[in-house]
Amino acid sequence: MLDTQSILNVLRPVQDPELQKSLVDLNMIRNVAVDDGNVSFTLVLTTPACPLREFIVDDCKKAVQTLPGVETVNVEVTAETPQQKSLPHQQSVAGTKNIIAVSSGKGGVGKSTVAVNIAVALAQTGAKVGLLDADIYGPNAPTMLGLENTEVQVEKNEAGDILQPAFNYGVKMVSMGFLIDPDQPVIWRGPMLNGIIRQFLYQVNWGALDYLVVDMPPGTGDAQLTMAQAVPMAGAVIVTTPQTVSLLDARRGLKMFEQLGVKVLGLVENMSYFIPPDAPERQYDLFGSGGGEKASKELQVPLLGCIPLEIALREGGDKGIPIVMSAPESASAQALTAIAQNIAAKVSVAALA
Ligand SMILES: Nc1ncnc2c1ncn2[C@@H]1O[C@H](COP(=O)(O)OP(=O)(O)OP(=O)(O)O)[C@@H](O)[C@H]1O
Repeated sequence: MLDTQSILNVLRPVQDPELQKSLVDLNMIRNVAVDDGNVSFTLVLTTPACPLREFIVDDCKKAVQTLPGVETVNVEVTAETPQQKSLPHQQSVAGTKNIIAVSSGKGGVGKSTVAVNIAVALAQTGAKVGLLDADIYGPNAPTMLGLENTEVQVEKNEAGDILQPAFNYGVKMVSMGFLIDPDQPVIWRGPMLNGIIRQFLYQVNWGALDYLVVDMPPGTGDAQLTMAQAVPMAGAVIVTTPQTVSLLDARRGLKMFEQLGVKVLGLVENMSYFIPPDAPERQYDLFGSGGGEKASKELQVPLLGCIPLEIALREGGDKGIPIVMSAPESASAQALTAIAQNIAAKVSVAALA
């Protein structure tokens, strides 16, 4: 007999491939309805950016279709991103479920480019996303997100001054660039960092966010310390390039996060190879190859993906249209989207562990 229970029974062995647990036991199958031979249910994923969405839907359909009498299977897919756990001394950001730090051992490796495109790629999946640009050395996220010269609005309420984030491409953003004088030397900006980071975490009207992506200053300094101590972090992503020096810096960054008790979600290798615009079928390993993969093995952290060096990626940044928006089919956009999905999947696994 075809009823809710028989559907749940046949779905019980189907597992979430990341969590390796039954979808039914994880309460990811809801609203099961049977109308003659027509079966429908809701699949509630742990992130709207689930990279295995199609695969899981397919597994569910196949399982249900083994039951006699089933004619159609209709799966509605939604997502509920789990909330990151926090330690007793930490103060979470109200409404924000997961904070992801994008970091690099040294400047100029493409950290901001990665942070901005990951934020937009996550928003494209329907996730609620914020971007906190904490880079005092080069606060260039506003330019990359098409929000240059934005003036942040300040509102007063009982908690004090509350900043309204800027908004573009589905991403809410605040930046050091909105508050600091770009002509002021970094040595004077540095001491303000701790205070501004706290303000950007707790005195911004972020609203409800699945992911708050933080573009960290490069290196291993006060910003990392402030973040790790103040808020629960879902994890850190370390951006590197294939050169040995950059990989050595990445190693230092990784050790620092580990010492601060922040999970390193993985490495991103940027500028992995060059794709000439006039011969896109070719690839040139300008900085050597396999460095990121080797480092990920040695350091025992996942390699989240490799992004090619592509002129369109830089142009997108300069024009304020991230490549995942302007040319989603390009090799770098595809790599960035896959990296965003990978990160989201790992964050959910960590939150539910
Ligand atoms: N894969 C890539 N292909 C082409 N250009 C890239 C790529 N990655 C980054 N760039 C360009 O390199 C420059 C530096 O990138 P970005 O500002 O993201 O680096 P960063 O590590 O954040 O630097 P900083 O530490 O100064 O903030 C930018 O002009 C960016 O557009």
